[in-house]
Amino acid sequence: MAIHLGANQYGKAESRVVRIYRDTPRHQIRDLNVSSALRGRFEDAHITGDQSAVLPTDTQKNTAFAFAKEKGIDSIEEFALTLADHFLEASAAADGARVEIEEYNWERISVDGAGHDHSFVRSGAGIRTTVVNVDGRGDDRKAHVVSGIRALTVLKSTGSEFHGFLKDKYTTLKETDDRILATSLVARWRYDHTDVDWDKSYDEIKSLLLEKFATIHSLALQQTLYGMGEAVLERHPEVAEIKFSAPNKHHFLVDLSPFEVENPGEVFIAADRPYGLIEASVVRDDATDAGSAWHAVPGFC
Ligand SMILES: O=c1[nH]c(=O)c2[nH]c(=O)[nH]c2[nH]1
Repeated sequence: MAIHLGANQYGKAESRVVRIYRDTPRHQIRDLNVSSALRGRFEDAHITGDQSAVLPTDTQKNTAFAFAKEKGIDSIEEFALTLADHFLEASAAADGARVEIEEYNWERISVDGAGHDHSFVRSGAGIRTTVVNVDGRGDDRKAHVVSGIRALTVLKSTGSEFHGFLKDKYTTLKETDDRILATSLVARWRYDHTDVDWDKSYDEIKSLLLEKFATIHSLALQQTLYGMGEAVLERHPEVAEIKFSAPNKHHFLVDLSPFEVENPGEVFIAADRPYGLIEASVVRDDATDAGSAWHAVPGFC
């Protein structure tokens, strides 16, 4: 029986790195969740048990915390690229490194109309994400950045229709020209290169996604997502492609007729499951090769 080691990677998942900048009384906070993974020539670690090529996951975790102080945290993309390059320098057996970061938002607590110096409240719609993959070193180095946002929960109370769909003997869904459309959006976009003003690009893409969700008259969640993706590619040349995963958070009109109460689109039950799950990519025809950019799903390699 012939057996071999298949794809593998290893690293430290979910180091919660909180960096306070306290050079002045007005503190700043960056709150990250950092995961790193190395891939490469790690056969011995698995097959013979020889760990001489293995930079421990504990060291990877320590590096994330040490770099938060030594290098500081500018954007999560910059921080992830710095960590990935470092791990490839530190580990000769590694051919590639993946660093995934989520950032949680804090805003200053308002006291007497002014933001407090050192007290914060968790805030913000959506969680900013990035997944950086670096393959190789020196002249052979290729860096891929896939950034995004998740848990961007949005709802429009009208301006959404769903009709004209295929019907068979199991179809009971009624056609509608006025429904609630709601989702908790995950969007990830792949940058074409790394010469990017990361914060500006993120802020603008997030605003654009929200604006388009609001203003596109929806004939289906699919059409809304395509319109959102199209707008991002039209306005952001630095983005090669964008992918969405959008649970259709169904809101069903409650039948109040047993109580002789009319319900003209006013009272809904928010169902949590099952939900439609709509996934789509919007891609430039001449997009650069994705390489290992989407080598990004935690738990699978
Ligand atoms: O926007 C939608 N897309 C679908 O594919 C679908 N299917 C469904 O039952 N409701 C909806 N809504």
